[in-house]
Amino acid sequence: MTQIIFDDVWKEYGEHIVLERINLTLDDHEFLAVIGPSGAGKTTFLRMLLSQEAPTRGRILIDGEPIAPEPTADRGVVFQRYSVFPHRTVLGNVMMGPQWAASPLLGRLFGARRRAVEERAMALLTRVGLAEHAEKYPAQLSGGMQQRLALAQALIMKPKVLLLDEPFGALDPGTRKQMHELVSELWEENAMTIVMVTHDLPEAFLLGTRVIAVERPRKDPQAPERFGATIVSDYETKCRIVRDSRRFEADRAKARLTLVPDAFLPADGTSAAALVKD
Ligand SMILES: Nc1ncnc2c1ncn2[C@@H]1O[C@H](COP(=O)(O)OP(=O)(O)OP(=O)(O)O)[C@@H](O)[C@H]1O
Repeated sequence: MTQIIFDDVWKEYGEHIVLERINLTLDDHEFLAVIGPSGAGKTTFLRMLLSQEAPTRGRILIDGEPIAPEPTADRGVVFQRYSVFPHRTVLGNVMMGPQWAASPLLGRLFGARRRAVEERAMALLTRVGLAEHAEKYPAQLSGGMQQRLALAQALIMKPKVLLLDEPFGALDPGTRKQMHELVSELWEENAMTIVMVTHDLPEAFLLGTRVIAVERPRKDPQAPERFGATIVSDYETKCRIVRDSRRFEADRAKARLTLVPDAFLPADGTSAAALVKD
């Protein structure tokens, strides 16, 4: 169970107000997509959730407690690129987090403990389709494979919150589609909340259970840094409608029912549709 609250959060760099009045309550197992124009502060929002930045004002609470001041293992992150360590093998990359967590001085485990971590890492690599590439180095992988590795690397720490910063931005459309499916499945399978920044509107509505748009509602042409961006739209209901209609479509396809427009015409002449068996 993970609930995240932004309570009147502001982020300023000197005179520059980047974000202001951010108020948001995220329920358990939410998939939040954050959209907005370039420079609106989306990455800053994510960095505050990672504790790489602290709010200038306001509070962020995770499960009722103030967010830890330092990054912790229960918050994982995947960036658009370079999340993985180039000099470690694929397997080594996935094993690294648990090894450092269990052995903070050496970053290495031995014997049965090492084998247990290796087994978990291999299971995850199988899950993301990289088992046969375990001994390769990241440079030998395609962009999509590197992102699958980055996901496995984050997931092995069993994060309560997974932060995704434009994770599919550098991928071609086919690979992107595969990654959408994988991330959706991983989100369903794991008890975690996802917060994803994206520039891609269809992607936001495809994956998100909630989509928020962040933008500057007030602009001062003389002093553009005087006002920060805030949440200007919250598409929670729209997401539910999109999700329900997708579920309806899936159920309809499963039951082999076809939607036929104008299958019968009501007496008042209005158009209608009916579901008929294939
Ligand atoms: N450490 C920092 N010091 C000063 N200003 C910063 C710092 N980090 C971010 N900013 C400023 O905050 C603003 C928002 O940056 P941010 O990267 O969060 O935007 P974004 O919405 O993620 O942009 P994009 O979509 O282009 O990635 C920018 O004007 C940026 O210059």
